[in-house]
Amino acid sequence: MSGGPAVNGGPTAGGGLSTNGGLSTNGGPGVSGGPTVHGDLAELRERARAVLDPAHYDYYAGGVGDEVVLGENEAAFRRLALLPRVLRGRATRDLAVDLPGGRLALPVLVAPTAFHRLAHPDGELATARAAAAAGTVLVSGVASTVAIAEVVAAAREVDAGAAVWFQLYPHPEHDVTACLVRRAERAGCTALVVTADSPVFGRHRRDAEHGFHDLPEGLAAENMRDLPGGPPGGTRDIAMSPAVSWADLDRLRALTSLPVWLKGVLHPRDAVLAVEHGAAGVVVSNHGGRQCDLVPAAVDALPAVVEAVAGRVPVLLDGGVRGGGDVAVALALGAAAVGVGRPVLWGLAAAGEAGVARVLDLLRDEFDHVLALCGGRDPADLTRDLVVPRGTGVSARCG
Ligand SMILES: Cc1cc2nc3c(=O)[nH]c(=O)nc-3n(C[C@H](O)[C@H](O)[C@H](O)COP(=O)(O)O)c2cc1C
Ligand SMILES: CCCCC(=O)C(=O)O
Repeated sequence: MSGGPAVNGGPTAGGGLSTNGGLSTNGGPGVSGGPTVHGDLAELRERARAVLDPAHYDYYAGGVGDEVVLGENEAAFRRLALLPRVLRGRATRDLAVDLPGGRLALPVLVAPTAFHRLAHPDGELATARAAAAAGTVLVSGVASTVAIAEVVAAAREVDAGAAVWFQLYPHPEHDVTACLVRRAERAGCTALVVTADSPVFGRHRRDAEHGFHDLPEGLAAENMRDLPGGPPGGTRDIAMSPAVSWADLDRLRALTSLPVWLKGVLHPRDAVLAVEHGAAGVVVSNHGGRQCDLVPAAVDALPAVVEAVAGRVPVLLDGGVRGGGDVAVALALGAAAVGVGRPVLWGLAAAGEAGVARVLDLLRDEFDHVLALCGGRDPADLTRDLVVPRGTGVSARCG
């Protein structure tokens, strides 16, 4: 299991005729060093499947229960269409978005996913470098196989201004949470992301079938090392607790001056509570279909949350984003930016840093293309009236 040979020489993204603007997108910096990787997201996924241990591939790919929500996250995007505006664009577009905790050169960030060294020996170091080179945020998980200080250092070697956020689950022992927060601050993280959708860990049939319950020898959740109550030099388990409450969010906020995002919000009332409890923003997410198999697709839950939040804080979305068109739809429905989880893991497994760079490059290029097709100059031009249910052609709010 390693990066393996460069991904095959399929057509480059976009391909085709040199029209004005051609394949270059917003004239932003090229993504990352290393070998050029070709292939689209589906090809990268197949490459990942070929190189990964099947148990690890299924850990990444799988979802909870019957995997209904896993499929729905992507299918829900296919049920939506864009109603473009014409004759109002401009030659080059500005894709950047400012968020509490950092500026994104494109409205796509890397969602927190666990255990990147299962995908590639460079693990989160490779992901951090590629995200920094693309000018976007890596949300680095507490369940990373590289300690957060090293992750941030890798990003900052590429771009001294790179923003890395730290995702955590509030630990039932408060001194453990406090220690994790201090580590993230000392590492130089610019925001925290509290995941709220995991009072218990989702039951994944694929993991049970493979008997995949532990990391292989030599890999560990490095942020969990040397914590209060743990063995010297050893790690503590990542605890998920059904007793976690809004008081834990308050306590965590009192520990830090960093912006704190709340991830895993689906109910509009919880989005309002998040604002009232001082969250800097909310992430509409069903954990990529990995927690509860009865919930709506993430993009279906987005509009009600956006409406409830009413512009008081930014709203992010993750789950099922597989192309620049999905990014555009989510933004038109009110997301400030989107997160991608599995596509980044496929890029990482396929070709390490260059593979992650390829994923982010594809998304940026496609998003820029769709934005141009919608007569957009920047993400703010993607408004709610541009999204219609597929098969109707008419938005309730059109006109
Ligand atoms: C293998 C894997 C591990 C994940 N680990 C975490 C995690 O540790 N913390 C977290 O908040 N979300 C985690 N997520 C959820 C992602 O942050 C994100 O919500 C989801 O992957 C988005 O869906 P997508 O994979 O369809 O893009 C994980 C997702 C996957 C696929
Ligand atoms: C114990 C690490 C949690 C990883 C996670 O959130 C997931 O696999 O979905």
